[in-house]
Amino acid sequence: MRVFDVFIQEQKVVSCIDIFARVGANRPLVISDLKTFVDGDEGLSIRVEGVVGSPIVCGISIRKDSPSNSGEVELPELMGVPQMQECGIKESDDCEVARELQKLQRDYEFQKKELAETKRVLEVLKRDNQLKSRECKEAWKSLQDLQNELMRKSMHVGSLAFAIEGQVKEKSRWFSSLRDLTRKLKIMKMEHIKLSEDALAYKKCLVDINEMGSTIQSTISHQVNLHEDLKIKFTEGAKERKELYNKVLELKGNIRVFCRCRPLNTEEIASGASMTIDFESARDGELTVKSNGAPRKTFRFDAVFGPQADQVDVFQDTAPFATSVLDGYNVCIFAYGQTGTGKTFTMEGTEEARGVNFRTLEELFRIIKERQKLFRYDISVSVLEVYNEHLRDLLVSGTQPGAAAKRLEIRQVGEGVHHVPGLVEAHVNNMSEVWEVLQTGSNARAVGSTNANEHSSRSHCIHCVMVKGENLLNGECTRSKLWLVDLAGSERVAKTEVQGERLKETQNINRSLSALGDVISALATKSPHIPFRNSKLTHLLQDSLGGDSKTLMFIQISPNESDLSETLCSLNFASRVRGIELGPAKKQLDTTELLKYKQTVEKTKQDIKSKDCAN
Ligand SMILES: Nc1ncnc2c1ncn2[C@@H]1O[C@H](COP(=O)(O)OP(=O)(O)OP(=O)(O)O)[C@@H](O)[C@H]1O
Repeated sequence: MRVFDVFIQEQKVVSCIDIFARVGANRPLVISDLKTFVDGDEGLSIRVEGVVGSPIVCGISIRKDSPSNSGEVELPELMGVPQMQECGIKESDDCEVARELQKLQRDYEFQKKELAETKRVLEVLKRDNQLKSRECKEAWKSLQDLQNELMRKSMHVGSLAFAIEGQVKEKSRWFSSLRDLTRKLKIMKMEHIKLSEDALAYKKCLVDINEMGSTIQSTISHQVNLHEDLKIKFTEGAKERKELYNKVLELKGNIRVFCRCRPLNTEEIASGASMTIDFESARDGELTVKSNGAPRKTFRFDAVFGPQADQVDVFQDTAPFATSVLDGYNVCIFAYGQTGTGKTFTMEGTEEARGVNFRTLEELFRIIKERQKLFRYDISVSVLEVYNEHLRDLLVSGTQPGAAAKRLEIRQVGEGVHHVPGLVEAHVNNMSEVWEVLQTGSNARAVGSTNANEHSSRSHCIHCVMVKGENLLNGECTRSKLWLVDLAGSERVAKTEVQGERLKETQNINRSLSALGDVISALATKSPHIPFRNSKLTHLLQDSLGGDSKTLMFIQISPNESDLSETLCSLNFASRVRGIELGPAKKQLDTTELLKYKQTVEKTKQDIKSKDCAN
């Protein structure tokens, strides 16, 4: 774009000149002193080749080539005319020659004069020439000045042209943006019209929406009132259900006694042991003990579970107590019986056949999940044992059974409120956390003793589940406790014939079991005095025994005839515990009352369900 050739008279006089390299941007380049020959009226042609775009030729100055000399002509020096003698001409010859010579002399004189004249003219001309030369030089100088001026002007014109060109471009850009803007304005105007139409439509819509809003508002307030009504009705219904459910349990008995008889074990079968229990008659809760094949005594229970009954069967009758705990009632579940009759099997069970402890907690969490929209529950668990009338916290690691452990005391902190300061209460949210706590307790019990089985038979193992409930509808709060107690073995002193430390242990066990029997019996007979303070165990459970509280006792027995006296002891204990509450006279009343309440409960359940749906 910036490199080009110049041709004059079709002859390249400038080759590949780089204008930018020479003068830079926007500045004119002067190419001078190019020579050519113009013949006659042939004309002068100047051509630039290789340019791109529209460069400007600011001007062309043409001048005639000046001659190298000033025009003075050098003439040869004139020589003098030769004499006749010198020419070898003889006198004799020649007046002719003399005349010729004279003529030549005259010519010579004449030419000499002419020459002098010419010289003079030449001198004049020379002076004229010098004058003209000077004038010419001055003219040349002013011409050069003019040329420079012209060049400057041209440059100025060039830069002006360049600026104008820029302005023209700018202007065309402006025009095109103006065109764009006009087009956009047109579109915007159209959009504005459309938006105005839309706005109008929306305005109309808004009126409709406002109307709809007020309708919805009134519907909502109506629904809220309805909801509030339903909430009240639901709360009342739930309360009614709770009361009815409790009534049903009360009618069944706040103190209930189940009997569970373990199967004969392999050694007993191998030794051909005979059975002392007649399970045929046990179906209605009556249990007949035979001796040497003949019926000896009959006992009555709320339920009897024979050797065939599995953990699921047993738990079916225990599950309602879980509901009671979440309804805010205290519940105590005990397993009583001599060593090896299955107390731990009933309460703890095995990994394949979980016992009451695990299943009750599982049921608690199931109901909590079921009720989660209406109630919030907070569950914590403590595990402790009573050994030789001392309390030991099994969730505190490193404690030894008995005296070596940190002494725990039972303190009364309010009317009918007892508390064990310092007892660990592990907060649990689900079954896996519960299981971890139960395992920790079991391990601590095993680790703390020299002979785990011996020790576990001689201490009461207690799990306490503390439940804090909050009704999300009316903010009502409940606090209740579920005690799960695997009692120490109920061997008689006479049978074991023990002495020393073991005798003390046995006496302590018997004293506390007897105190428990006394308390439950006093509660069952509604005695004015309940001897809670006679043992650590009853003192500890004081708040959860009697009143609205529910008590369930599993009497564990062995079917082996050789254990007959121990079995009878346990069954007598059961009779004492059952008291008169579920005597034969009451049973008649129970059936009709129960039926009536069962119907009411069913109806209430359906009411609650339909209210739930409505909500
Ligand atoms: N209903 C049952 N079905 C099957 N096995 C049982 C049953 N009850 C007890 N057993 C078995 O009998 C044995 C003794 O049971 P368990 O240890 O529960 O008795 P215990 O009364 O707790 O004894 P201890 O007082 O020594 O703790 C265990 O091996 C247990 O698995």
